[in-house]
Amino acid sequence: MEALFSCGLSYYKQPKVDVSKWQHASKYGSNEGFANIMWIHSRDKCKVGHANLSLEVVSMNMMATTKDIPIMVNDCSGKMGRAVAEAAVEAGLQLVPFCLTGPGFGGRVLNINNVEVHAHEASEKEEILDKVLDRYPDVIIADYTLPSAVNENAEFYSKRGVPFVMGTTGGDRNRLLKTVHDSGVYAVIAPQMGKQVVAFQAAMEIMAEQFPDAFKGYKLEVTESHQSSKVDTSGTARAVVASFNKLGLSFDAEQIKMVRDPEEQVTKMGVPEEHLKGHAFHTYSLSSADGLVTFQFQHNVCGRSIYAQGTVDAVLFLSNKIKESSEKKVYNMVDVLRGGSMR
Ligand SMILES: NC(=O)C1=CN([C@@H]2O[C@H](COP(=O)(O)OP(=O)(O)OC[C@H]3O[C@@H](n4cnc5c(N)ncnc54)[C@H](OP(=O)(O)O)[C@@H]3O)[C@@H](O)[C@H]2O)C=CC1
Ligand SMILES: O=C(O)C1=N[C@H](C(=O)O)C[C@H](O)C1
Repeated sequence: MEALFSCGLSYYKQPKVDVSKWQHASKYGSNEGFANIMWIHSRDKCKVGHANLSLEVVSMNMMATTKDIPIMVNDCSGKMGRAVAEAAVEAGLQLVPFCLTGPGFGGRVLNINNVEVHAHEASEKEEILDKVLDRYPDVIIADYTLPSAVNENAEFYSKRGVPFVMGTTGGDRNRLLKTVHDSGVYAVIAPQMGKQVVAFQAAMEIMAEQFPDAFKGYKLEVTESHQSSKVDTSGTARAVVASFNKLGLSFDAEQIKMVRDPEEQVTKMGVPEEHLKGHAFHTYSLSSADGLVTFQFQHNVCGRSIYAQGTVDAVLFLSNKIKESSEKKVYNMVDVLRGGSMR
């Protein structure tokens, strides 16, 4: 059995390393942050200079390098789509030079870190995906479109058997999950890709699971502020509210207060002016019935970098699950975080 190990030192620079027991040893210019990736027997030890490193198996299967993973980003002309496409190129993934875009905007060519991406309208989606699958059979799609497109897009990817990461929020989430489970396609679906916010979400889920009704009788107020172009209520806030419900708080997601007015965002929410076009400020305030005890949880994100990075992590995670032929096929970002896949 061969196993994949990562090692922070290059054996090429360490002539004392005994590689005689290694079945294969190869060096890649890796983009995963590993200095080297080497194939060795699982029982072996890596002796580097004066240090004896017992290496831990990180995967019993062949792990692809990032450049082997083609990613198609729909829609590269959207704010998140562009951020994800740029992060993917920076991480060394192979950006597919086609994307699906909204009505009226087909025919454009977008330059993403020197990759020319041709945008096509949904009416051409079948032919475009034929072309993509022909050239990039291992493609993984990242979807950042609009709540109105979520279900149709997921049904399309599922029908064509293409694995995908669904970062788009809104739409009919139950229908989305049913579509994916019924089709047997691999997918990561999450309204929130930012590692630290995902960790917060996981902490709330754990608290709710271990201490159900701990906040029974408390009052909850939820406020979320986003760029004025955001059409839906925050999917993250909705997910966190579900944990608060299990903690005993009676609160309907429709009660979430959406702030989309730039003036209010600057004066009341403290959003820096330079981030009015890209921010996500969430505040969850809890108070006891008599008002004597209060709690407040807050996560304020400026820009889109943490979501773009998290999406790349999700693509790498999904690629490994596919290579392992994992029985579980549908994941969320808490699974990705738990899997140790977030950089
Ligand atoms: N999971 C996460 O961590 C995050 C999720 N999001 C979510 O991502 C989504 C996109 O956000 P954002 O990038 O800011 O929005 P944008 O409006 O900037 O981008 C959406 C893009 O999708 C295009 N589009 C619309 N319909 C289709 C379709 N059927 N097929 C392909 N493309 C289509 C739009 O085109 P047109 O302009 O022509 O309509 C637009 O270019 C939202 O749901 C948001 O909540 C955002 C940040 C983080
Ligand atoms: O539209 C956004 O910008 C964001 N959408 C996600 C959500 O709806 O929760 C995640 C983050 O808030 C940014």
